[in-house]
Amino acid sequence: MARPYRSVLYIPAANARAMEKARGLAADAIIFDLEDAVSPAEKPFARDQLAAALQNDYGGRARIVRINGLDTEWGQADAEACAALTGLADAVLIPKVSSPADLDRVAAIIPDLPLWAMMETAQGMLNAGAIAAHPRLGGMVMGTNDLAKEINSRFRPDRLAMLTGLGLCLLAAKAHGITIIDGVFNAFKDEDGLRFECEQGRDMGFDGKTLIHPAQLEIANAAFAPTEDELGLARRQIEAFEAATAEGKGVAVVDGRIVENLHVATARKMLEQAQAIAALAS
Ligand SMILES: CC(C)(COP(=O)(O)OP(=O)(O)OC[C@H]1O[C@@H](n2cnc3c(N)ncnc32)[C@H](O)[C@@H]1OP(=O)(O)O)[C@@H](O)C(=O)NCCC(=O)NCCSC(=O)C[C@H](O)C(=O)O
Ligand SMILES: [Mg+2]
Repeated sequence: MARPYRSVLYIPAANARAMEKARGLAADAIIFDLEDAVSPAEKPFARDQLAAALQNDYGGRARIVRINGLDTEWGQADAEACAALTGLADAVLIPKVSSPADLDRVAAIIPDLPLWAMMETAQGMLNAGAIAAHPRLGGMVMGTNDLAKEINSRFRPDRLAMLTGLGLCLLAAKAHGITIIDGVFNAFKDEDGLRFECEQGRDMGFDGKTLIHPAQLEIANAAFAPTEDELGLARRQIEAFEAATAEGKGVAVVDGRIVENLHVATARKMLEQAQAIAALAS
């Protein structure tokens, strides 16, 4: 069963209260952030505090550590600290990945943990296929704030300027069978805006959304989970197709739409996703 990643919550590793609180939050995954959410003065303190926090039980939530880039004064020490986190973290997230060589450099310091890539530079968008093909890569996270800064785009609710980059990274991740998570929605008190972006990302094929505040969890969890109606349809499609196959047919019809073996594969995947979500909640 694939692990769910509907809601992926950033927590500044300098914030002990938030790291403790996250142990009881309904997040599928947590990104413990050493990068942008932590001020330069707090970086070493945050690194030490994170190592202590990860001794705690985070249940089934995936624990992802975002380090500073190796081109910063903190990146090397962050990566070395992560090398000692085998069993305590599930992945290390590298910011501003622009090419596979950026992953190679971190892979040489961290031999065991899966690596994830922040996709947030123009070069990264153009090299998305090669980055996704890296043998150590387990997932991609869209960094839509940095990408907007780099390409000098303006925020629009329909994310017109982001769509090319989102699409390139999405195709790259799917081609290589890795997880891909959509970027954050900054206006954390705007529920309608968040819901719209979650549904847009879900409809594009993203596995979930990165979040910055616990108030965003419920909306993301609902948007990226199959509904009861969708699950009911999936079950009926499987049943109808199996009945059609037993009669020697290759196609069934449900609710006036054809059902072929590829639709059955999608239906089975949806049921598995629902099972994985239920397992995480129990
Ligand atoms: C945005 C915030 C600074 C708001 O914080 P605050 O004013 O403290 O919010 P509240 O008072 O409403 O908080 C209520 C309680 O919830 C806890 N809390 C808040 N945020 C989190 C969190 N992210 N995880 C866990 N718990 C959280 C507070 O501690 C309060 O708890 P309690 O004391 O029990 O009442 C703040 O939400 C925040 O710092 N968010 C994270 C910001 C962040 O991580 N930014 C970096 C990632 S975004 C990014 O870099 C994307 C990418 O790289 C790109 O380029 O796009
Ligand atoms: Mg960023």
